[in-house]
Amino acid sequence: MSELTIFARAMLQERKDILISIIAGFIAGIAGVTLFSLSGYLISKTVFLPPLYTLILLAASVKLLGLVRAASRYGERLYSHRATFSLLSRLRTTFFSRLLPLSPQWLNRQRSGDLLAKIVGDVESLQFYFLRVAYPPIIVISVFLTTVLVTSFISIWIALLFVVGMLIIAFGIPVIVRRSQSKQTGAVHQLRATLATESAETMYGFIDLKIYGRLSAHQQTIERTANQLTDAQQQDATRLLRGQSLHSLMTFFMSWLVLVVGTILIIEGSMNGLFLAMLIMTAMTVFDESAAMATLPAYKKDSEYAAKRLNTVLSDIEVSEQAFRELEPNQPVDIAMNHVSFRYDGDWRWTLNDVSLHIPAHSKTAIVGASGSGKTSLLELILKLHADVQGQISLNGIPLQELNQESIWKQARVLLQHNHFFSGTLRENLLVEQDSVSDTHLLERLAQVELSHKKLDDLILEKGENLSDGEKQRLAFVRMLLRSGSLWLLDEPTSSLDYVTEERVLQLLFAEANKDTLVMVSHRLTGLECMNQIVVMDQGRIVETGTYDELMEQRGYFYKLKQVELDKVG
Ligand SMILES: Nc1ncnc2c1ncn2[C@@H]1O[C@H](COP(=O)(O)OP(=O)(O)OP(=O)(O)O)[C@@H](O)[C@H]1O
Repeated sequence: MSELTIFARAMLQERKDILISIIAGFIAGIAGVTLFSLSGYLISKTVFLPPLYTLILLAASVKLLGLVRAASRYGERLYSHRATFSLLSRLRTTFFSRLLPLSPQWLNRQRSGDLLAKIVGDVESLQFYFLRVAYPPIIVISVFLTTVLVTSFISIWIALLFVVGMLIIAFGIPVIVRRSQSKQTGAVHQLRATLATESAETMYGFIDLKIYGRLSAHQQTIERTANQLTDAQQQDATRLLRGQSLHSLMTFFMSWLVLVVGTILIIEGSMNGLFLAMLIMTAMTVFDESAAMATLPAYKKDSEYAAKRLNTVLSDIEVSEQAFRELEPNQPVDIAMNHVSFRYDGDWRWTLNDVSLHIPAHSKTAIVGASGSGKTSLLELILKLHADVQGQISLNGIPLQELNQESIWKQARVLLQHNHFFSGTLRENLLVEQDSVSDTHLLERLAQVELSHKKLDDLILEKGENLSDGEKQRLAFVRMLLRSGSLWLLDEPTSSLDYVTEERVLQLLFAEANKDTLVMVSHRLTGLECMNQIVVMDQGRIVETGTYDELMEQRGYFYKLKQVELDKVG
Protein backbone atom coordinates (compact mmCIF):
# COMPACT_ATOMS: atom_id res chain seq x y z
CA MET A 1 0.00 0.00 0.00
CA SER A 2 2.92 2.34 0.73
CA GLU A 3 3.66 2.45 -3.02
CA LEU A 4 0.38 4.22 -3.49
CA THR A 5 1.10 7.08 -1.07
CA ILE A 6 1.50 9.63 -3.86
CA PHE A 7 -1.73 8.41 -5.40
CA ALA A 8 -3.55 8.58 -2.08
CA ARG A 9 -2.34 12.17 -1.62
CA ALA A 10 -3.64 13.08 -5.08
CA MET A 11 -6.94 11.38 -4.22
CA LEU A 12 -7.33 13.54 -1.14
CA GLN A 13 -7.12 16.61 -3.34
CA GLU A 14 -10.03 15.28 -5.40
CA ARG A 15 -12.12 14.37 -2.35
CA LYS A 16 -15.10 16.51 -3.37
CA ASP A 17 -15.57 14.79 -6.72
CA ILE A 18 -14.88 11.43 -5.11
CA LEU A 19 -17.52 12.01 -2.43
CA ILE A 20 -20.09 13.10 -5.03
CA SER A 21 -19.38 10.05 -7.18
CA ILE A 22 -19.73 7.74 -4.16
CA ILE A 23 -23.06 9.32 -3.18
CA ALA A 24 -24.31 9.25 -6.79
CA GLY A 25 -23.13 5.64 -7.14
CA PHE A 26 -24.99 4.66 -3.97
CA ILE A 27 -28.20 6.35 -5.17
CA ALA A 28 -27.86 4.67 -8.58
CA GLY A 29 -27.29 1.28 -6.94
CA ILE A 30 -30.24 1.58 -4.54
CA ALA A 31 -32.46 2.99 -7.31
CA GLY A 32 -31.50 0.04 -9.54
CA VAL A 33 -32.24 -2.60 -6.91
CA THR A 34 -35.53 -0.91 -5.93
CA LEU A 35 -36.51 -0.45 -9.57
CA PHE A 36 -36.19 -4.15 -10.39
CA SER A 37 -37.63 -5.33 -7.06
CA LEU A 38 -40.64 -3.09 -7.58
CA SER A 39 -41.03 -4.40 -11.14
CA GLY A 40 -41.12 -7.94 -9.72
CA TYR A 41 -43.62 -6.88 -7.11
CA LEU A 42 -45.73 -5.10 -9.77
CA ILE A 43 -45.86 -8.30 -11.88
CA SER A 44 -46.97 -10.38 -8.87
CA LYS A 45 -49.47 -7.78 -7.74
CA THR A 46 -51.10 -7.60 -11.18
CA VAL A 47 -52.15 -11.24 -10.82
CA PHE A 48 -54.41 -10.29 -7.88
CA LEU A 49 -56.17 -7.53 -9.86
CA PRO A 50 -55.44 -4.65 -7.44
CA PRO A 51 -57.18 -1.26 -7.72
CA LEU A 52 -56.04 0.80 -10.73
CA TYR A 53 -54.46 3.51 -8.58
CA THR A 54 -52.15 0.90 -6.96
CA LEU A 55 -50.93 -0.17 -10.39
CA ILE A 56 -50.56 3.43 -11.54
CA LEU A 57 -48.60 4.25 -8.39
CA LEU A 58 -46.30 1.24 -8.81
CA ALA A 59 -45.77 1.86 -12.54
CA ALA A 60 -45.05 5.56 -11.92
CA SER A 61 -42.56 4.65 -9.17
CA VAL A 62 -40.81 2.24 -11.53
CA LYS A 63 -40.59 4.98 -14.17
CA LEU A 64 -39.35 7.51 -11.65
CA LEU A 65 -36.75 5.10 -10.27
CA GLY A 66 -35.58 4.49 -13.85
CA LEU A 67 -34.98 8.21 -14.26
CA VAL A 68 -33.29 8.55 -10.87
CA ARG A 69 -31.07 5.59 -11.65
CA ALA A 70 -30.04 6.96 -15.05
CA ALA A 71 -29.40 10.47 -13.71
CA SER A 72 -27.40 9.33 -10.69
CA ARG A 73 -25.44 6.80 -12.76
CA TYR A 74 -24.59 9.65 -15.13
CA GLY A 75 -23.53 11.80 -12.14
CA GLU A 76 -21.41 8.98 -10.78
CA ARG A 77 -19.67 8.43 -14.11
CA LEU A 78 -19.18 12.15 -14.65
CA TYR A 79 -17.64 12.87 -11.25
CA SER A 80 -15.65 9.66 -10.98
CA HIS A 81 -14.12 10.18 -14.41
CA ARG A 82 -13.50 13.84 -13.73
CA ALA A 83 -11.73 12.84 -10.53
CA THR A 84 -9.78 10.17 -12.43
CA PHE A 85 -8.59 12.53 -15.13
CA SER A 86 -7.66 15.20 -12.59
CA LEU A 87 -5.80 12.53 -10.63
CA LEU A 88 -3.97 11.42 -13.73
CA SER A 89 -3.00 14.93 -14.73
CA ARG A 90 -1.87 15.60 -11.13
CA LEU A 91 0.24 12.43 -11.16
CA ARG A 92 1.72 13.19 -14.57
CA THR A 93 2.66 16.74 -13.62
CA THR A 94 4.04 15.62 -10.24
CA PHE A 95 6.12 12.98 -11.96
CA PHE A 96 7.28 15.33 -14.69
CA SER A 97 8.06 18.24 -12.35
CA ARG A 98 10.21 15.84 -10.34
CA LEU A 99 12.06 14.86 -13.51
CA LEU A 100 12.69 18.42 -14.70
CA PRO A 101 15.27 19.57 -12.18
CA LEU A 102 17.17 16.34 -12.55
CA SER A 103 20.70 16.21 -13.68
CA PRO A 104 21.15 15.02 -17.27
CA GLN A 105 23.48 12.45 -15.74
CA TRP A 106 20.55 10.80 -13.97
CA LEU A 107 18.42 10.94 -17.09
CA ASN A 108 21.23 9.44 -19.15
CA ARG A 109 21.30 6.44 -16.87
CA GLN A 110 17.65 5.72 -17.64
CA ARG A 111 16.68 3.94 -20.79
CA SER A 112 14.49 6.43 -22.61
CA GLY A 113 11.89 3.83 -23.68
CA ASP A 114 11.54 2.59 -20.12
CA LEU A 115 11.16 6.12 -18.78
CA LEU A 116 8.52 6.86 -21.40
CA ALA A 117 6.67 3.66 -20.52
CA LYS A 118 6.66 4.78 -16.89
CA ILE A 119 5.49 8.33 -17.61
CA VAL A 120 2.73 7.22 -19.96
CA GLY A 121 1.80 3.57 -19.33
CA ASP A 122 2.34 3.17 -15.60
CA VAL A 123 0.70 6.48 -14.71
CA GLU A 124 -2.21 5.46 -16.94
CA SER A 125 -2.56 2.12 -15.12
CA LEU A 126 -3.01 3.98 -11.85
CA GLN A 127 -6.37 5.30 -13.04
CA PHE A 128 -7.78 1.82 -12.42
CA TYR A 129 -6.83 2.05 -8.79
CA PHE A 130 -9.46 4.70 -8.29
CA LEU A 131 -12.01 3.55 -10.88
CA ARG A 132 -11.90 -0.18 -10.06
CA VAL A 133 -10.34 -0.57 -6.64
CA ALA A 134 -10.76 2.39 -4.31
CA TYR A 135 -14.34 3.53 -4.53
CA PRO A 136 -16.52 0.73 -6.08
CA PRO A 137 -16.38 -1.49 -2.93
CA ILE A 138 -17.78 1.38 -0.83
CA ILE A 139 -20.80 1.61 -3.14
CA VAL A 140 -21.24 -2.15 -3.52
CA ILE A 141 -21.09 -2.79 0.24
CA SER A 142 -23.40 0.08 1.18
CA VAL A 143 -25.99 -0.89 -1.48
CA PHE A 144 -25.73 -4.52 -0.46
CA LEU A 145 -26.11 -3.89 3.28
CA THR A 146 -29.15 -1.69 2.68
CA THR A 147 -30.69 -4.42 0.47
CA VAL A 148 -29.99 -7.14 3.05
CA LEU A 149 -31.53 -5.00 5.78
CA VAL A 150 -34.74 -4.42 3.79
CA THR A 151 -34.89 -8.09 2.65
CA SER A 152 -34.55 -9.31 6.24
CA PHE A 153 -37.97 -7.76 6.96
CA ILE A 154 -39.48 -10.00 4.27
CA SER A 155 -37.44 -13.16 4.88
CA ILE A 156 -34.43 -13.60 7.11
CA TRP A 157 -33.47 -16.78 5.18
CA ILE A 158 -33.31 -15.01 1.85
CA ALA A 159 -31.34 -12.18 3.51
CA LEU A 160 -28.87 -14.78 4.83
CA LEU A 161 -28.67 -16.29 1.36
CA PHE A 162 -27.71 -12.87 0.01
CA VAL A 163 -24.96 -12.57 2.62
CA VAL A 164 -23.53 -15.98 1.68
CA GLY A 165 -23.67 -15.07 -2.03
CA MET A 166 -21.91 -11.77 -1.42
CA LEU A 167 -19.19 -13.43 0.66
CA ILE A 168 -18.51 -15.83 -2.21
CA ILE A 169 -18.44 -12.95 -4.72
CA ALA A 170 -16.30 -10.68 -2.54
CA PHE A 171 -13.83 -13.29 -1.32
CA GLY A 172 -14.21 -16.62 -3.18
CA ILE A 173 -14.08 -15.36 -6.78
CA PRO A 174 -11.21 -12.89 -6.16
CA VAL A 175 -9.15 -15.74 -4.65
CA ILE A 176 -9.65 -17.78 -7.84
CA VAL A 177 -8.80 -14.77 -10.04
CA ARG A 178 -5.79 -13.82 -7.89
CA ARG A 179 -4.42 -17.37 -7.90
CA SER A 180 -4.21 -17.39 -11.68
CA GLN A 181 -2.73 -13.88 -11.66
CA SER A 182 0.08 -14.18 -9.13
CA LYS A 183 2.66 -15.60 -11.55
CA GLN A 184 1.95 -12.95 -14.15
CA THR A 185 2.05 -9.67 -12.20
CA GLY A 186 3.74 -6.90 -14.07
CA ALA A 187 4.34 -8.89 -17.27
CA VAL A 188 2.43 -6.32 -19.33
CA HIS A 189 4.28 -3.39 -17.73
CA GLN A 190 7.67 -5.00 -18.20
CA LEU A 191 7.02 -6.03 -21.78
CA ARG A 192 5.58 -2.61 -22.61
CA ALA A 193 8.75 -0.99 -21.25
CA THR A 194 10.97 -3.46 -23.11
CA LEU A 195 9.08 -2.82 -26.36
CA ALA A 196 9.41 0.96 -25.92
CA THR A 197 13.12 0.62 -25.13
CA GLU A 198 13.84 -1.67 -28.08
CA SER A 199 11.86 0.57 -30.44
CA ALA A 200 13.62 3.71 -29.20
CA GLU A 201 17.07 2.14 -29.61
CA THR A 202 16.23 0.90 -33.09
CA MET A 203 15.00 4.37 -34.07
CA TYR A 204 18.08 6.09 -32.63
CA GLY A 205 20.49 3.69 -34.25
CA PHE A 206 18.49 3.19 -37.46
CA ILE A 207 21.24 4.29 -39.87
CA ASP A 208 24.02 2.37 -38.13
CA LEU A 209 21.87 -0.74 -37.92
CA LYS A 210 21.10 -0.44 -41.60
CA ILE A 211 24.75 0.06 -42.57
CA TYR A 212 25.88 -2.90 -40.45
CA GLY A 213 22.99 -5.08 -41.68
CA ARG A 214 21.51 -5.58 -38.21
CA LEU A 215 18.17 -3.89 -38.87
CA SER A 216 16.19 -7.04 -39.60
CA ALA A 217 17.53 -8.74 -36.45
CA HIS A 218 16.34 -5.76 -34.41
CA GLN A 219 12.99 -5.78 -36.20
CA GLN A 220 12.58 -9.45 -35.33
CA THR A 221 13.34 -8.73 -31.67
CA ILE A 222 10.75 -5.96 -31.65
CA GLU A 223 8.20 -8.23 -33.29
CA ARG A 224 8.91 -10.97 -30.76
CA THR A 225 8.46 -8.57 -27.86
CA ALA A 226 5.29 -7.14 -29.44
CA ASN A 227 3.88 -10.67 -29.73
CA GLN A 228 4.78 -11.45 -26.13
CA LEU A 229 3.10 -8.22 -25.06
CA THR A 230 -0.03 -9.13 -27.01
CA ASP A 231 -0.02 -12.58 -25.33
CA ALA A 232 0.42 -11.05 -21.88
CA GLN A 233 -2.38 -8.56 -22.55
CA GLN A 234 -4.58 -11.39 -23.78
CA GLN A 235 -3.85 -13.41 -20.64
CA ASP A 236 -4.69 -10.39 -18.50
CA ALA A 237 -7.95 -9.89 -20.40
CA THR A 238 -8.77 -13.60 -20.07
CA ARG A 239 -8.22 -13.44 -16.32
CA LEU A 240 -10.50 -10.45 -16.03
CA LEU A 241 -13.08 -12.15 -18.19
CA ARG A 242 -12.82 -15.27 -16.06
CA GLY A 243 -13.60 -13.17 -12.99
CA GLN A 244 -16.54 -11.51 -14.74
CA SER A 245 -17.89 -14.85 -16.03
CA LEU A 246 -17.64 -16.44 -12.58
CA HIS A 247 -19.47 -13.44 -11.22
CA SER A 248 -22.29 -13.72 -13.80
CA LEU A 249 -22.53 -17.44 -13.08
CA MET A 250 -22.81 -16.70 -9.37
CA THR A 251 -25.51 -14.07 -10.02
CA PHE A 252 -27.64 -16.58 -11.95
CA PHE A 253 -26.98 -19.30 -9.42
CA MET A 254 -28.05 -17.04 -6.55
CA SER A 255 -31.23 -16.04 -8.43
CA TRP A 256 -32.11 -19.72 -8.91
CA LEU A 257 -31.33 -20.42 -5.28
CA VAL A 258 -33.61 -17.57 -4.20
CA LEU A 259 -36.32 -19.08 -6.41
CA VAL A 260 -35.87 -22.55 -4.85
CA VAL A 261 -35.57 -21.35 -1.23
CA GLY A 262 -38.38 -18.81 -1.76
CA THR A 263 -40.68 -21.55 -3.14
CA ILE A 264 -39.94 -23.78 -0.14
CA LEU A 265 -40.63 -20.88 2.24
CA ILE A 266 -43.95 -20.15 0.48
CA ILE A 267 -44.97 -23.83 0.64
CA GLU A 268 -44.08 -23.86 4.32
CA GLY A 269 -46.17 -20.70 4.72
CA SER A 270 -43.32 -18.62 6.18
CA MET A 271 -43.24 -16.15 3.28
CA ASN A 272 -45.87 -14.32 1.26
CA GLY A 273 -45.85 -15.54 -2.36
CA LEU A 274 -46.31 -11.96 -3.53
CA PHE A 275 -42.64 -11.30 -2.79
CA LEU A 276 -41.06 -14.17 -4.74
CA ALA A 277 -40.68 -12.40 -8.08
CA MET A 278 -39.53 -9.30 -6.24
CA LEU A 279 -36.79 -11.19 -4.35
CA ILE A 280 -35.56 -12.91 -7.52
CA MET A 281 -35.28 -9.54 -9.24
CA THR A 282 -33.55 -8.12 -6.14
CA ALA A 283 -31.02 -10.96 -6.17
CA MET A 284 -30.30 -10.48 -9.88
CA THR A 285 -29.78 -6.74 -9.50
CA VAL A 286 -27.86 -6.60 -6.25
CA PHE A 287 -25.37 -9.24 -7.39
CA ASP A 288 -25.13 -7.65 -10.80
CA GLU A 289 -24.24 -4.35 -9.09
CA SER A 290 -21.39 -6.08 -7.28
CA ALA A 291 -19.52 -7.04 -10.46
CA ALA A 292 -16.64 -4.73 -9.50
CA MET A 293 -15.71 -7.02 -6.59
CA ALA A 294 -14.77 -9.90 -8.88
CA THR A 295 -12.14 -7.96 -10.84
CA LEU A 296 -10.94 -5.80 -7.94
CA PRO A 297 -7.87 -7.88 -6.96
CA ALA A 298 -6.61 -8.03 -10.52
CA TYR A 299 -6.78 -4.24 -10.88
CA LYS A 300 -5.40 -3.71 -7.38
CA LYS A 301 -2.33 -5.82 -8.02
CA ASP A 302 -1.77 -4.18 -11.39
CA SER A 303 -2.03 -0.64 -9.99
CA GLU A 304 0.28 -1.46 -7.10
CA TYR A 305 2.84 -2.81 -9.52
CA ALA A 306 2.61 0.34 -11.65
CA ALA A 307 2.98 2.50 -8.52
CA LYS A 308 6.04 0.50 -7.50
CA ARG A 309 7.70 1.11 -10.87
CA LEU A 310 6.99 4.83 -10.60
CA ASN A 311 8.26 4.88 -7.04
CA THR A 312 11.63 3.49 -8.06
CA VAL A 313 12.08 6.64 -10.15
CA LEU A 314 10.69 9.06 -7.56
CA SER A 315 12.80 7.67 -4.72
CA ASP A 316 15.92 8.16 -6.86
CA ILE A 317 14.85 11.71 -7.54
CA GLU A 318 14.36 12.61 -3.91
CA VAL A 319 18.02 11.84 -3.30
CA SER A 320 19.18 14.30 -5.94
CA GLU A 321 17.18 17.33 -4.75
CA GLN A 322 19.08 18.94 -1.91
CA ALA A 323 20.54 22.33 -2.86
CA PHE A 324 19.63 25.38 -0.87
CA ARG A 325 21.85 28.44 -1.59
CA GLU A 326 21.62 30.67 -4.65
CA LEU A 327 24.49 31.84 -6.81
CA GLU A 328 24.19 35.63 -7.03
CA PRO A 329 22.95 36.59 -10.51
CA ASN A 330 25.17 38.67 -12.81
CA GLN A 331 28.16 38.49 -10.49
CA PRO A 332 31.58 37.46 -11.79
CA VAL A 333 32.14 33.81 -10.90
CA ASP A 334 35.25 32.52 -9.19
CA ILE A 335 35.75 28.73 -9.28
CA ALA A 336 37.90 26.80 -6.84
CA MET A 337 38.56 23.06 -6.86
CA ASN A 338 40.40 21.50 -4.01
CA HIS A 339 41.60 17.88 -4.23
CA VAL A 340 38.63 16.87 -6.30
CA SER A 341 38.25 13.21 -7.29
CA PHE A 342 35.34 11.72 -9.14
CA ARG A 343 34.34 8.52 -10.85
CA TYR A 344 31.19 7.49 -12.69
CA ASP A 345 28.76 5.05 -11.14
CA GLY A 346 30.11 1.54 -11.44
CA ASP A 347 33.47 2.66 -12.86
CA TRP A 348 36.56 1.25 -11.14
CA ARG A 349 38.95 4.02 -12.19
CA TRP A 350 38.96 7.65 -11.25
CA THR A 351 37.77 9.95 -14.06
CA LEU A 352 39.21 12.92 -12.16
CA ASN A 353 41.97 12.25 -9.69
CA ASP A 354 42.97 14.76 -7.01
CA VAL A 355 42.33 17.83 -9.15
CA SER A 356 43.08 21.23 -7.58
CA LEU A 357 42.45 24.31 -9.65
CA HIS A 358 41.61 27.97 -9.25
CA ILE A 359 39.73 29.84 -11.97
CA PRO A 360 39.54 33.49 -10.89
CA ALA A 361 36.56 35.68 -11.78
CA HIS A 362 36.91 37.45 -15.17
CA SER A 363 39.67 35.02 -16.25
CA LYS A 364 39.87 32.94 -19.42
CA THR A 365 40.89 29.31 -18.93
CA ALA A 366 41.47 26.62 -21.54
CA ILE A 367 41.41 22.96 -20.63
CA VAL A 368 43.34 20.74 -23.00
CA GLY A 369 44.51 17.15 -23.01
CA ALA A 370 44.11 13.78 -24.64
CA SER A 371 40.70 12.37 -25.43
CA GLY A 372 39.18 10.75 -22.35
CA SER A 373 41.42 12.68 -19.93
CA GLY A 374 38.39 14.06 -18.06
CA LYS A 375 37.97 17.56 -19.55
CA THR A 376 34.22 17.31 -20.14
CA SER A 377 33.69 15.67 -16.77
CA LEU A 378 35.46 18.59 -15.11
CA LEU A 379 33.09 21.06 -16.80
CA GLU A 380 30.13 18.91 -15.76
CA LEU A 381 31.28 18.98 -12.14
CA ILE A 382 31.24 22.80 -12.20
CA LEU A 383 27.65 22.59 -13.45
CA LYS A 384 26.85 20.28 -10.55
CA LEU A 385 25.74 17.55 -12.89
CA HIS A 386 27.27 14.81 -10.74
CA ALA A 387 26.81 13.73 -7.16
CA ASP A 388 29.29 11.80 -4.99
CA VAL A 389 32.23 14.07 -5.73
CA GLN A 390 35.17 13.85 -3.34
CA GLY A 391 37.05 17.01 -2.35
CA GLN A 392 35.71 20.53 -2.44
CA ILE A 393 34.35 22.59 -5.33
CA SER A 394 33.14 26.10 -4.64
CA LEU A 395 31.69 28.90 -6.74
CA ASN A 396 32.24 32.37 -5.30
CA GLY A 397 33.27 30.72 -2.07
CA ILE A 398 30.04 28.72 -1.70
CA PRO A 399 30.54 24.95 -1.60
CA LEU A 400 28.86 23.35 -4.58
CA GLN A 401 26.82 20.95 -2.45
CA GLU A 402 25.16 23.95 -0.78
CA LEU A 403 24.29 25.61 -4.08
CA ASN A 404 21.01 25.38 -5.89
CA GLN A 405 21.75 23.59 -9.15
CA GLU A 406 19.36 25.80 -11.10
CA SER A 407 20.96 29.01 -9.92
CA ILE A 408 24.27 27.77 -11.40
CA TRP A 409 22.57 26.90 -14.68
CA LYS A 410 20.92 30.33 -14.77
CA GLN A 411 24.32 31.98 -14.44
CA ALA A 412 26.05 29.75 -16.97
CA ARG A 413 26.23 30.05 -20.71
CA VAL A 414 26.92 26.49 -21.65
CA LEU A 415 27.86 24.94 -24.94
CA LEU A 416 28.25 21.19 -24.71
CA GLN A 417 29.59 18.79 -27.31
CA HIS A 418 26.15 17.55 -28.23
CA ASN A 419 23.35 20.04 -28.60
CA HIS A 420 19.76 19.15 -29.07
CA PHE A 421 17.58 20.63 -31.78
CA PHE A 422 13.83 20.36 -31.71
CA SER A 423 11.52 19.86 -34.61
CA GLY A 424 10.39 23.39 -35.53
CA THR A 425 11.65 26.56 -37.13
CA LEU A 426 15.16 27.89 -36.77
CA ARG A 427 13.73 30.84 -34.83
CA GLU A 428 12.05 28.49 -32.32
CA ASN A 429 15.28 26.58 -31.92
CA LEU A 430 17.21 29.74 -31.17
CA LEU A 431 14.65 31.15 -28.78
CA VAL A 432 14.39 28.13 -26.52
CA GLU A 433 14.76 30.26 -23.41
CA GLN A 434 13.37 33.68 -24.26
CA ASP A 435 11.09 34.98 -26.98
CA SER A 436 11.66 38.72 -26.65
CA VAL A 437 14.51 38.86 -29.17
CA SER A 438 13.81 40.64 -32.43
CA ASP A 439 14.30 38.93 -35.78
CA THR A 440 16.83 41.61 -36.75
CA HIS A 441 18.99 40.75 -33.76
CA LEU A 442 18.73 37.04 -34.48
CA LEU A 443 19.78 37.60 -38.10
CA GLU A 444 22.73 39.72 -36.95
CA ARG A 445 23.84 36.93 -34.64
CA LEU A 446 23.51 34.38 -37.44
CA ALA A 447 25.63 36.58 -39.71
CA GLN A 448 28.30 36.82 -37.00
CA VAL A 449 28.75 33.04 -37.09
CA GLU A 450 28.70 32.82 -40.89
CA LEU A 451 25.12 31.60 -41.11
CA SER A 452 23.65 34.53 -42.99
CA HIS A 453 22.30 32.12 -45.64
CA LYS A 454 19.87 30.69 -43.07
CA LYS A 455 16.34 32.02 -42.68
CA LEU A 456 14.54 32.21 -39.37
CA ASP A 457 11.57 30.30 -40.79
CA ASP A 458 13.71 27.44 -42.06
CA LEU A 459 12.40 24.14 -40.75
CA ILE A 460 14.67 22.12 -38.52
CA LEU A 461 14.00 18.40 -38.28
CA GLU A 462 13.98 16.52 -34.99
CA LYS A 463 17.49 16.27 -33.50
CA GLY A 464 18.67 18.70 -36.21
CA GLU A 465 18.83 15.92 -38.81
CA ASN A 466 18.90 18.44 -41.67
CA LEU A 467 21.84 20.42 -40.24
CA SER A 468 25.54 19.79 -40.68
CA ASP A 469 27.58 19.29 -37.50
CA GLY A 470 29.26 22.68 -38.04
CA GLU A 471 25.86 24.36 -38.46
CA LYS A 472 24.57 22.70 -35.33
CA GLN A 473 27.60 23.93 -33.44
CA ARG A 474 27.18 27.50 -34.65
CA LEU A 475 23.44 27.55 -33.98
CA ALA A 476 24.07 26.26 -30.48
CA PHE A 477 26.70 28.98 -30.16
CA VAL A 478 24.12 31.65 -31.11
CA ARG A 479 21.66 30.11 -28.68
CA MET A 480 24.27 30.48 -25.95
CA LEU A 481 25.01 34.10 -26.96
CA LEU A 482 21.32 34.93 -26.58
CA ARG A 483 21.42 33.90 -22.92
CA SER A 484 22.58 36.09 -20.09
CA GLY A 485 25.07 34.99 -17.44
CA SER A 486 28.65 35.68 -16.51
CA LEU A 487 30.03 32.17 -16.49
CA TRP A 488 30.93 30.71 -19.90
CA LEU A 489 31.48 26.96 -20.04
CA LEU A 490 32.24 25.63 -23.49
CA ASP A 491 33.16 22.11 -24.50
CA GLU A 492 34.99 22.10 -27.81
CA PRO A 493 32.81 24.82 -29.30
CA THR A 494 34.57 24.83 -32.66
CA SER A 495 35.52 21.18 -33.19
CA SER A 496 33.42 20.88 -36.38
CA LEU A 497 34.37 24.24 -37.91
CA ASP A 498 36.92 25.05 -40.57
CA TYR A 499 39.89 27.14 -39.45
CA VAL A 500 38.62 30.45 -40.87
CA THR A 501 35.16 30.15 -39.30
CA GLU A 502 36.70 28.86 -36.09
CA GLU A 503 38.84 31.98 -35.78
CA ARG A 504 35.84 34.28 -36.33
CA VAL A 505 33.73 32.41 -33.83
CA LEU A 506 36.50 32.47 -31.21
CA GLN A 507 37.07 36.20 -31.73
CA LEU A 508 33.38 36.78 -31.23
CA LEU A 509 33.44 34.61 -28.13
CA PHE A 510 36.36 36.42 -26.53
CA ALA A 511 34.78 39.82 -27.30
CA GLU A 512 31.46 38.78 -25.77
CA ALA A 513 32.96 37.10 -22.70
CA ASN A 514 35.49 39.88 -22.21
CA LYS A 515 34.44 40.75 -18.66
CA ASP A 516 33.23 37.30 -17.62
CA THR A 517 34.71 34.04 -16.45
CA LEU A 518 35.32 31.69 -19.36
CA VAL A 519 36.32 28.04 -19.26
CA MET A 520 36.78 26.35 -22.61
CA VAL A 521 37.67 22.74 -23.31
CA SER A 522 39.65 22.52 -26.48
CA HIS A 523 41.23 19.81 -28.61
CA ARG A 524 43.05 22.31 -30.74
CA LEU A 525 45.91 24.27 -29.28
CA THR A 526 45.71 27.24 -31.62
CA GLY A 527 44.35 30.56 -30.41
CA LEU A 528 45.18 29.80 -26.79
CA GLU A 529 47.79 32.56 -26.55
CA CYS A 530 45.19 34.99 -25.20
CA MET A 531 44.11 32.67 -22.38
CA ASN A 532 44.98 33.64 -18.82
CA GLN A 533 45.71 30.02 -18.03
CA ILE A 534 45.87 26.72 -19.80
CA VAL A 535 45.15 23.58 -17.81
CA VAL A 536 46.65 20.43 -19.28
CA MET A 537 45.02 17.14 -18.30
CA ASP A 538 46.07 13.55 -18.65
CA GLN A 539 44.23 10.50 -17.34
CA GLY A 540 42.11 12.50 -14.94
CA ARG A 541 44.95 14.53 -13.46
CA ILE A 542 46.15 18.06 -14.07
CA VAL A 543 49.68 17.68 -15.33
CA GLU A 544 50.50 21.30 -16.20
CA THR A 545 49.05 24.76 -15.64
CA GLY A 546 50.24 28.12 -16.94
CA THR A 547 49.95 30.66 -19.69
CA TYR A 548 50.71 29.71 -23.27
CA ASP A 549 54.21 31.20 -23.09
CA GLU A 550 54.98 29.60 -19.74
CA LEU A 551 53.94 26.16 -20.96
CA MET A 552 55.88 26.50 -24.19
CA GLU A 553 58.93 27.54 -22.21
CA GLN A 554 58.55 24.58 -19.85
CA ARG A 555 58.78 22.25 -22.87
CA GLY A 556 56.61 19.70 -21.07
CA TYR A 557 53.41 17.89 -22.04
CA PHE A 558 51.71 20.91 -23.63
CA TYR A 559 54.82 21.70 -25.66
CA LYS A 560 54.84 18.13 -27.00
CA LEU A 561 51.15 18.28 -27.87
CA LYS A 562 51.78 21.57 -29.66
CA GLN A 563 54.64 20.06 -31.65
CA VAL A 564 52.41 17.16 -32.73
CA GLU A 565 49.73 19.63 -33.83
CA LEU A 566 52.24 21.72 -35.72
CA ASP A 567 53.59 18.61 -37.47
CA LYS A 568 50.11 17.48 -38.47
CA VAL A 569 48.39 20.76 -39.25
CA GLY A 570 51.24 23.17 -39.79
N1 LIG B 1 28.37 9.10 -18.57
C1 LIG B 1 29.48 8.43 -18.36
N2 LIG B 1 29.45 7.28 -17.69
C2 LIG B 1 30.56 6.58 -17.44
N3 LIG B 1 31.81 6.96 -17.86
C3 LIG B 1 31.88 8.10 -18.55
C4 LIG B 1 30.75 8.90 -18.85
N4 LIG B 1 31.14 9.98 -19.54
C5 LIG B 1 32.48 9.85 -19.67
N5 LIG B 1 32.92 8.74 -19.08
C6 LIG B 1 34.31 8.29 -18.98
O1 LIG B 1 35.06 9.28 -18.31
C7 LIG B 1 36.30 9.46 -18.91
C8 LIG B 1 36.51 10.95 -19.19
O2 LIG B 1 35.53 11.36 -20.14
P1 LIG B 1 35.43 12.88 -20.59
O3 LIG B 1 34.31 12.97 -21.55
O4 LIG B 1 35.39 13.72 -19.39
O5 LIG B 1 36.83 13.07 -21.33
P2 LIG B 1 37.27 14.19 -22.33
O6 LIG B 1 38.64 14.52 -21.93
O7 LIG B 1 36.29 15.31 -22.35
O8 LIG B 1 37.23 13.41 -23.68
P3 LIG B 1 37.00 13.99 -25.16
O9 LIG B 1 38.13 14.92 -25.43
O10 LIG B 1 37.06 12.77 -26.00
O11 LIG B 1 35.67 14.65 -25.16
C9 LIG B 1 36.31 8.63 -20.18
O12 LIG B 1 37.14 7.52 -19.97
C10 LIG B 1 34.88 8.19 -20.38
O13 LIG B 1 34.82 6.85 -20.79
